[in-house]
Amino acid sequence: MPPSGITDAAAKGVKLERYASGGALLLRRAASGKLVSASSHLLFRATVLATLALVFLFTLHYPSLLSRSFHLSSSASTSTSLASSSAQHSHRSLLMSSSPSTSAAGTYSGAKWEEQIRRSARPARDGGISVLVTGAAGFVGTHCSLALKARGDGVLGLDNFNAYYDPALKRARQALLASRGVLILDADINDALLLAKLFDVAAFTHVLHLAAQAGVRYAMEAPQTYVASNVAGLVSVFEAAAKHADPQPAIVWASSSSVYGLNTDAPFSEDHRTDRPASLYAATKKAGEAIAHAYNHIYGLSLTGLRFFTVYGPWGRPDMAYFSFASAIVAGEPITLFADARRDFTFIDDVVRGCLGALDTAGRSTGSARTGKKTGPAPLRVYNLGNTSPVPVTRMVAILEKLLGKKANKRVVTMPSNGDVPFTHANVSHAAHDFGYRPTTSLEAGLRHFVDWFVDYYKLDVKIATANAKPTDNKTAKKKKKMSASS
Ligand SMILES: O=C(O)[C@H]1O[C@H](OP(=O)(O)OP(=O)(O)OC[C@H]2O[C@@H](n3ccc(=O)[nH]c3=O)[C@H](O)[C@@H]2O)[C@H](O)[C@@H](O)[C@H]1O
Repeated sequence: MPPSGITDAAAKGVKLERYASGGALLLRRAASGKLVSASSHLLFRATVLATLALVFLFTLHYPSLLSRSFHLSSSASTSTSLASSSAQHSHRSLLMSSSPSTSAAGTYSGAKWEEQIRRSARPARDGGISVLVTGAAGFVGTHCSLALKARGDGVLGLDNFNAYYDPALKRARQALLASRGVLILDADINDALLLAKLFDVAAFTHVLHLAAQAGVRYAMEAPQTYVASNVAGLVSVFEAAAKHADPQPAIVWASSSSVYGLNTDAPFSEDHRTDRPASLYAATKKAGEAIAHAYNHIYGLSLTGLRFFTVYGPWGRPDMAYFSFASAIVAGEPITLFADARRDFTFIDDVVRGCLGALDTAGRSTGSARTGKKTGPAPLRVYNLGNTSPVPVTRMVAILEKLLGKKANKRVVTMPSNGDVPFTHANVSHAAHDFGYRPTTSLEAGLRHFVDWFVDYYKLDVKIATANAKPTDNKTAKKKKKMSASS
């Protein structure tokens, strides 16, 4: 029996002959009155030729797509899975958090680049961990990266530097981290090709996954970005860790206090209901917790979700109320307060201690990227990281007024139906028990640290008040300089 290739070639030859003689054949058929049948054959052949021409043109115009899949599938250890990643690329690109049209894997390559990655990720102490921090140029990501590096752990950062809030602030955080030896790559968590490559280059023991679309109310304006970052992006990170890292890292990731939604039992405990989200943001974080369950169950990933409670502090997020209110007070602009809102404001240093405690106690993943199987159950955990003492938002504003020495121009309105919840209040007994989490910073002390940084960073002409000083009124305040960004 001839090899199937020969049979195929013979069949193709016959077909080609038929195509070549097709024109003459059709003419004869037309002459014999079979016009309808001949037309349909002609149409079919024209379609085949047009398709071939289109494929040819596409190949000429998009050689990068072909070369990328060739380049990646030539990588010995990850060839099969990366080839399938490549096939899925066009689907993913629709959901990219910052809509990059190509993978950064092409930009980031070469022996020098790999050495930079390994240097940043390498622990400087015996027993140190190696952590891939996503969202490393974000607020919590920056602080955690600094703390990990300071105690001798290896850190490699990833951030897409999107414009949800001032990217210059993110670049300033990146520069700060660079000065401490932490490299942050400009890349998106939905870039599966790059994630796979990173797990190939460096042996991360842990992932601290903090990249996300934050902000409760903004979800009404840009719903798809929440799905892209908090759902698709989370899956992208879990996929890469499950299928491209050997051994698999343990993952600690940012969930949110907002998952408690319309829960009225207080303080919020991890045992309470979380099936009534009040915002799409909360729903995507809740979805993340369900997704974590599936990846833990199937792939044996060690997964810890941390429910952060309104984290604030130096190098914070300008979109959050304490930050935007401080800016508005300095600028003499009005602020809108939602009546009766209370938050369990949690200072960044306390949250960082919680994140490091969660990393240190994460336990191992039990799956294997090589076999695709797990050897046993892996840890699946979720913790509240709050301050345990809710404070009215009006009180937060009063503290800012005092520190900045200036009265706010307040407008109090009924809380709009925008996904907000009236109050949050954390019970942190699980985190206290499992890794000694004990928040110690009062809102007064924490906001003072924030205002110190805020005034210094933006080079404001503001004399920070001592504890007993009284704020000035708006008329005096208008004489003060407006805020100006330093970067
Ligand atoms: O714990 C979380 O999981 C979330 O915390 C944070 O959400 P929130 O607690 O809503 O913080 P933030 O916007 O600072 O509003 C604070 C307070 O000011 C009130 N608020 C807000 C705006 C305004 O104009 N007026 C007002 O009164 C408002 O009603 C609220 O009571 C993160 O942004 C979010 O990404 C997520 O991490």
